[in-house]
Amino acid sequence: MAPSTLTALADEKTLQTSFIRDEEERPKVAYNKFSDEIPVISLKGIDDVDGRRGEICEKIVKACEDWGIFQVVDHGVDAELIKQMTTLAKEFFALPPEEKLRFDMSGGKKGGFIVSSHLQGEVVQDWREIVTYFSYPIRARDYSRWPDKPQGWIDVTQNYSEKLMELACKLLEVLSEAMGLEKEALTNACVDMDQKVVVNFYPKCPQPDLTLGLKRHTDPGTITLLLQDLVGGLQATKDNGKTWITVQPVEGAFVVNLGDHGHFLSNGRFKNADHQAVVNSNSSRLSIATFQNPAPEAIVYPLKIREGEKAVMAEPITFSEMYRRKMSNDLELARLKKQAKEQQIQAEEAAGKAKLESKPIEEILA
Ligand SMILES: O=C1C[C@@H](c2ccc(O)c(O)c2)Oc2cc(O)cc(O)c21
Ligand SMILES: O=C(O)CCC(=O)C(=O)O
Ligand SMILES: [Fe+2]
Repeated sequence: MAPSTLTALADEKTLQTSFIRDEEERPKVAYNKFSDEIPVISLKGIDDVDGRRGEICEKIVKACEDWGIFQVVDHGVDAELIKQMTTLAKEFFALPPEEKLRFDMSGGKKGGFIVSSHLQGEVVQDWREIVTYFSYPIRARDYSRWPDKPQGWIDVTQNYSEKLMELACKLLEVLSEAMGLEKEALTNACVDMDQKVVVNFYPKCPQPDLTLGLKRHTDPGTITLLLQDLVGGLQATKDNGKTWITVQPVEGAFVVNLGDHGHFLSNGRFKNADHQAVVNSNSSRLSIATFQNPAPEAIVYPLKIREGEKAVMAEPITFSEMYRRKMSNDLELARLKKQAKEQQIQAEEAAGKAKLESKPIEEILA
């Protein structure tokens, strides 16, 4: 069971065992050893069809083929709005536990506050608190699950969601063109675009080398726009976890992660970003992930299969089925890992006992 909030645990000297990860899962690179491998792309001139658009498009394609990640600046989202959003988010996490827990979503509620993970049944806990809103489609908004504190939060969040939806649609147009399709192809494939905002708060951690803020994963949707502060902690791998890099935080930039849906629609040409978040003992960290997903009933299947290529999917399925399979695979994997670990401990204990039993009593007592 995850604790109700992390505030109390952050002041302890050692980490509770429920947060301790297996050695191979622990961070391999420091949270502040930044890499410049992920390109930072200016979107200035993106609407000049005969000008900068082609050049921007080329840079995005390369980044998607390489990592499934790039950063964007000059994106048109007002810096003041970004500041308000991050300031209010920090104020929310600084509220007393009972205020945050008024929006507790641990019973499976759609939106609100939770410690560690949105997934029930995770074996090891993530070192994070989250608050999440389902912001699109607008008709499905349930404002009773949007915190009413700090004051002004709902207005700012609405505005932020709208501006990020506009930016995401712009990026999806470029990605469609990059796939050699009509610019509406990706938004059409989403049927009615869903948007979910997840604000991640990673408190300072007493033993950051033993745990993760958010375990390794790929995002399920089409693209995710991630706003992070300047602390650092977002890490990515492109060799299945052998080596990792820490993404250089850039003030006011959005990190764009391609998700599983985007990966499948491109028939695997564009990577789904394989990433995680690490924590540290010096400062807390905030990131805001805006997940742009297709409608649950949207059909997931490659939009274009190039000559000589095979489809990366066996059959078309709905996005909700794709999401369900992903989550149950993730949980099953974690369960099998836990089982294997328990069996290994039991085998080691049994071997130790057998060794002891085979010794003469004089040797044991010596
Ligand atoms: O919090 C997240 C992060 C991310 C995610 C995906 C899959 C995982 O197994 C995992 O541990 C994290 O994507 C999300 C997608 C959602 O719909 C909600 C989330 O809270 C998240
Ligand atoms: O906090 C971060 O840097 C990563 C967050 C993330 O990957 C997510 O919310 O899906
Ligand atoms: Fe993610």
